Order: sequence, then structure tokens, then C-alpha cells
Amino acid sequence: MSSPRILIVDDEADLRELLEITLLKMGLDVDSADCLAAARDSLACRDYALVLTDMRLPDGFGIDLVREIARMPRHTPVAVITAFGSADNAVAALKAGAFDYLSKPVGLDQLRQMVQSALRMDGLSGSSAGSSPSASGKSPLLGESPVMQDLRVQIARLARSMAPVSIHGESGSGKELAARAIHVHSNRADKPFIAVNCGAIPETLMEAEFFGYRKGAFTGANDDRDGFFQAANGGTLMLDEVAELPLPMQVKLLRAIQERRVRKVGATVEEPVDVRLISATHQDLEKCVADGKFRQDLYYRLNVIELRLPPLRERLDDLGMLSEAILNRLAPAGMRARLAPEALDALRQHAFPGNVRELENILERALAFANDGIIQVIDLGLKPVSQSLAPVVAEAREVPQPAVAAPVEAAPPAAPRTPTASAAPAQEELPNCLPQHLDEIERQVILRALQRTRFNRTQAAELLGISFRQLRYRMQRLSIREPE
Ligand SMILES: Nc1ncnc2c1ncn2[C@@H]1O[C@H](COP(=O)(O)OP(=O)(O)OP(=O)(O)O)[C@@H](O)[C@H]1O
Repeated sequence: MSSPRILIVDDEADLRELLEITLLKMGLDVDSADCLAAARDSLACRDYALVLTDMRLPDGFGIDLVREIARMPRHTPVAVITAFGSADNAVAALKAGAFDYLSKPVGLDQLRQMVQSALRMDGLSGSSAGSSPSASGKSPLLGESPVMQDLRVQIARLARSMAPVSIHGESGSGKELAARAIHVHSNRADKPFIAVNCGAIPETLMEAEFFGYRKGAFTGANDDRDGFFQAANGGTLMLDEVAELPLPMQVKLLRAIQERRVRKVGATVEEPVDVRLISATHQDLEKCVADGKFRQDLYYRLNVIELRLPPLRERLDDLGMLSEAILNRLAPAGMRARLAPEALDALRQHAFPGNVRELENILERALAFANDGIIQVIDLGLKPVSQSLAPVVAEAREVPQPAVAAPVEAAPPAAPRTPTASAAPAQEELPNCLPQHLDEIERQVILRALQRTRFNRTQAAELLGISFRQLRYRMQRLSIREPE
């Protein structure tokens, strides 16, 4: 079997020779071209596993070659070599479809790493990396609406590149799921995917958490420890809620991205890291930049390619199949759960500020109330009730209510428990709207946990045995805000 063949396009004879020798030593076949015209001739004659091109050539720019190859059907990965300090060129090349870039002076370790990565991709082309994640049937990102189909095509394309991706979308719209899909369909799929919630890490620990630390670097650093960058080495690092990074950390992150090296807290030397970055936020990052809360240069480096996750209300066609999939997952073994047609209609009229996560929560709770696994409108406990939904709910409310039902707020203070009182449970107040009553209890419990931890959401989530994301979602749903 012949070795993969690489095309080097560079007019500097010394650099070309260095690249050729390095690649030949890796057991690869190499062709060289000293200008765009020669490169085009070579590309017309044979297929390459990778094209490595300088940006400035005697008869044009490497980025033109990137664009031409991007239009070819074979998806040959192209990497560009940029002059020292020309971050703009690197970003422009990535936007044009380059798979990756190397800055001069070219580090041989970085070159080898990049080539190996491209070769893994070549092995994938035509299989999962070349096809839409939907076609594989494996995408966890469900939905057949045109926007979701388009999203999966974009994900398949992004999976073929190393370019940083910035995912925008409302809370619960599937940003992490999309990031995972990019990773799973990339040539990094067998390496780790690490998702970090930037808003959940105390500022004082951030550097150590991201870059790791050496034993003795600070009190409590009893061992050397890797950070997120080392943990994600070879794979993908997702910076979720990236807008929440404090400014000093933004500076350090920018440096790590530019240099592709990190230094552990307490270490004297830097170590190379090979990480693909995906960032996500539900905030308007451009506005954060305008308000001085987010560094423009970091924004520029992270925002090379944007991916927008549509809110659920823009793809209501997917509600039926999403609900079915969620209910299949939630229903106990042997039980079939489904929505009554009126319940699906009611969901279609809901605004879903919490998107798919909200749908999951609504269905989980509804399933607990449903008879025989069939969810009716009333089981959904939707609120606020929109105008259009009002008649449906009114009808549903005609379900007989307990005679003693009274609003929770109107309930008199509970009498001290006596043996007689506990023997007569029928006398106890019952809520007239169970979902609302449970929301109020949940609200009080969350507020207590937040007060106890002085509004430290990470600690409050730990106290309550739920994840940070779950707590954040619940706070949003119940409109719990940190006091000014
Ligand atoms: N298209 C989808 N198909 C199936 N499940 C989905 C889809 N989109 C989101 N979900 C589910 O909704 C929940 C929220 O998704 P995810 O965590 O990816 O959202 P997010 O936008 O990252 O949320 P946050 O802004 O809170 O970080 C998850 O349980 C996920 O599995």
C-alpha cells in the first residue's frame, strides 16, 4: 500500500527542504511546488492527503489555493503557513476553509502533530467526517426541520477543520450537544471532549483549573495536576458560557490559544497543547466587547466560525419528534408514554424560553402526573398561560378539584401537630394547582441554598445534589435572580 502523499507549496527553498525532510522521515510521500501555478498542476494530476501552503507566493496568495481546494469535491485538508505574528492571516485562512495553520518559525513537533491530525481526517473522508451527522443516524441532535438539517450539514463541515467555533444560542437550545457532535464527527473523536462551564469556576482557581499546577505552587497543591487544556489534549475543549470569563483570565487564554502552549501554575516551562476550541454563550458577545467586558482580540480568535443554534420556538415542527424521543427515554421500562394530541397543541403554543431543556423538564414532570402514560394538557402545568392557550387550559381545569382546595397563599398557619390532627389528614390544605405549588416549594428550597452559600451557585448546586447547569436552568425558570 502506498504512503499518503503531501503537497508542499512554498517558494522558500530552505523551508521547503526542511518540511520535505520532516515529512519523508514520517514515512510520507511528498511533492513540492514553488508557486500557485505549479501547485494547481500537481492538484490536477493526483489526490493529496494534505496540502501545506505558504501564504505569500510569487504568483498569488495561499488563501486563494485554500478557497479553490475548498470548492473541490474531495475535501482535501489544506494547512497554511503564516508569518510570525500575523494572527489575522491565520484567522482569515481558517474562515476561508483551511483545516489548520502553522506560524513561522515552524515548530517541527507542531508540524508532525498537525500532519497526523490531517491524515486521521483523510482516513475518515468519505465516511463519517464526510457525511452529514444526520445521515449516520447517530446524531444526538434531533430534529428534521429545515433549520436542524442545515445545522447538521454545517456541523459536518466544521468537523473537518481545526478552526475555533463559536456557538450562539439561547439557554437549553443544544449548544453543548452541537459541540459534542462537531467533536464526534471530527478526526479527534477518539480523544477527549472536555466541556468547561466558565461561569462555574471561582476566579481564584481559574488559572490552575485551566492550565494545571505544580506541586507546592500554592497551599493545598500537594501533587502536580493537569488542567483542562492538558485533559483535552488531542481532542476538543468546549468553553461554555465563555462571556463569564474574568478579564485577567481572558488575557491568559488568548496567549494559550496563540502560542498553543500553556504553563502550569508554579512551572517555569510551557508545554505544547493540541486542542480544538469550541466556545459557547447565550449572551451577545459582540455587545460584551462593546461594553468592555470581553476582549476584542480574544473574541476575534474564538469567533472564527459562528454556529447559531435556533431556539425551539423557531422549529416547532420538531416538537412532536423531540417529545417522543424524550418520553421514550424517560418512560419506565415496559411503559409507553405519549402526548395526547391536545397536549401537543398546547406545547406548540408555548414560548419555550428554556428551549429543549425546558421541554425535557415539562415532560418529566408531566409524566409523573399522567395516567397510563398519556400526557394531557393539565399534566403539562404550562405557565404563563398565553392568550391562545387559555381556552384549552380552561377546559382542562374542569377536571373536578378537591372540595377543600384553596390557594396556598390563603392557607392559615398550620396548627401545631397533635395526635388528633395527624389522624385526620383529610383536614389538611391541598394545593389547587399542584405544579404551581411544587414550583413554589422548589423556589423556596433553591433560595435557602443560595442564601446559605451567599449566592455561590456552584456550592448551592452541590448542596442540592444537582449540576450547576440544572441549578441555573431552574433559577431562570423560576425567575430567581441574584440580589443587586
Ligand atoms: N436537538 C436536540 N435533540 C435532542 N435533545 C436536545 C436537542 N437540543 C437540546 N437537547 C437536550 O436539551 C438539554 C440541553 O441541551 P444543551 O445542554 O446542549 O443546551 P445548551 O444550549 O448547552 O444549554 P446551556 O445554555 O444551559 O448551557 C440536554 O439535555 C440536551 O440533551
